[in-house]
Amino acid sequence: MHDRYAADPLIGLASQSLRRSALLDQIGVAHAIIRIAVDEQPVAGEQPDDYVIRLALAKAEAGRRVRPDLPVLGADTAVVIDSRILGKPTDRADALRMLDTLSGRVHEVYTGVALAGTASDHVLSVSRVTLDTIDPARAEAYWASGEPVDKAGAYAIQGLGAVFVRHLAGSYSGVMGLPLAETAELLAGYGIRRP
Ligand SMILES: Cc1cn([C@H]2C[C@H](O)[C@@H](COP(=O)(O)OP(=O)(O)OP(=O)(O)O)O2)c(=O)[nH]c1=O
Repeated sequence: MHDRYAADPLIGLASQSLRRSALLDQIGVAHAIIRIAVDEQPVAGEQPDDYVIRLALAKAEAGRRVRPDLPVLGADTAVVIDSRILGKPTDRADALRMLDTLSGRVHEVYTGVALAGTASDHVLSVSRVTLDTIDPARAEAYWASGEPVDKAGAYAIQGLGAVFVRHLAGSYSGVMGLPLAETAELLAGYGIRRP
């Protein structure tokens, strides 16, 4: 449970990601954190928009089963390049491969957000990010910082990884894992309004 809001949450957040909780805090949405586990393997041939929305819905619906008294939010973020979906790296070699693939190029970050309540609804955010060239020594040093390990595409725009980001077109919060304008829109559909 989220300590500050445990007494009177407006929604549940089906996520282990403290970033998503902090982003919801940022827009003043009191929430209870719900721990759930969902298999994040893409289905063969699955398109990135279908993938992130399927997982966001699966997380929200799993959370709703735990807290049927609350509308429950779930989200999923994936990096997409050359029509390939990059999730979180499985190990060092995987992270270095991802950084090498993204180096000096434009990629897309897809985040799906779902709300499961009496009915389910979802939104999608797609952003384009241009990264500088990341040579192998920098990629190694970045891996050693520990930051890439739990990030889709093995980098964090909000962290040390910012030094690689040359351009962003889209939603900064969406790249971080929870697009706030789209999330506010989703919540407004449930009568939860923020400025
Ligand atoms: C590209 C990028 C991703 N990320 C993060 C957002 C997501 O938390 C993570 C992708 O993994 P997800 O599977 O979307 O989420 P998660 O496993 O962290 O949390 P949950 O329990 O909700 O499933 O990568 C950043 O924080 N910064 C970035 O710049």
